[in-house]
Amino acid sequence: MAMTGAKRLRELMSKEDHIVVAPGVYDGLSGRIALAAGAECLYMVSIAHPTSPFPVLFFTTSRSQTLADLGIATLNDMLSNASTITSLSPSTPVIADADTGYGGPIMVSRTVRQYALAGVAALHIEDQVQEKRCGHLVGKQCVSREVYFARLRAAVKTRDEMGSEMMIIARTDARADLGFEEAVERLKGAVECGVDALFLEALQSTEECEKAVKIFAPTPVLLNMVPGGKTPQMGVKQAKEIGFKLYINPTLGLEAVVRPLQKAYKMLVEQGTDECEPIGPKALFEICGLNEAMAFDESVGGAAFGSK
Ligand SMILES: C[C@](O)(C(=O)O)[C@H](CC(=O)O)C(=O)O
Repeated sequence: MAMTGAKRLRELMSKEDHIVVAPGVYDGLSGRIALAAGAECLYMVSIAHPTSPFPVLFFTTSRSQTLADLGIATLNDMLSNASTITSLSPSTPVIADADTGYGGPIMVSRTVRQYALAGVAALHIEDQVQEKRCGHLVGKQCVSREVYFARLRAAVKTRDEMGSEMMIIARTDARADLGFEEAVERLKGAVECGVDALFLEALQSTEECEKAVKIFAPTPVLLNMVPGGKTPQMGVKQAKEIGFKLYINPTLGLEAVVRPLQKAYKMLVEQGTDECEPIGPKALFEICGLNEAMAFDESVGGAAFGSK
């Protein structure tokens, strides 16, 4: 069995002068494309997988509908997607959003257990209320420090009792309505709860980014670079210079596909044609592991796919 994603992530993060870059993926196909591009780590954006026939509100995945980031996703929705993504390359770390942990400490514990069993390398738990929303929307509400710390202690205790190497990242959303100082106090408390890394959501300036990294050193700090979000746009080079150890761009995959899809579907519906530069079925399936599957079949004496 190859090295686990969790072990690999710990190794990558312990490297001096290195920042772990995790492009956001939202399903198996986007995960495969990120891996083929050479990503050393993946970030699973929070999406919902409802099986009900209600209308799509926002993002879409290959297998199911996806809903807006409003705390609609349940543990099972997230877990199913995480398992799909971790199974693509078990030794490549996957950092997965675990929102609020989906309930009180007992539920947080269940979430941590299930994510670790699914091969997730790191997850983050935040201090928003259950009816949460994307950290880059306005009107967020946070639970008390006590409730937040109980979530984090539940996460750390469960991870430790399992003997898992999965990293627990504490996220706070307090910056928006409670202020930078409160966010800092919350993350200081999070360190005392035994978390491995920190995520101060929606930092509002480069100065805040620099301050956060300095204040929490040597605890590693994650930068959430959301295109069009509240944090000033910065690339990996600048984030690394500031001292961040993790760089996620959660919606990059979605940003890359939504507009081209809108355009392509609209053109077929309205004009009865399309302008796509075809990749072709073979090359499309190659992205999805066609050659590996055929080679495997042949290697064990399967006769069906010997001729390409
Ligand atoms: C990181 C995040 O929680 C996510 O859903 O992946 C979001 C990203 C987004 O919706 O832009 C966030 O709250 O920052």
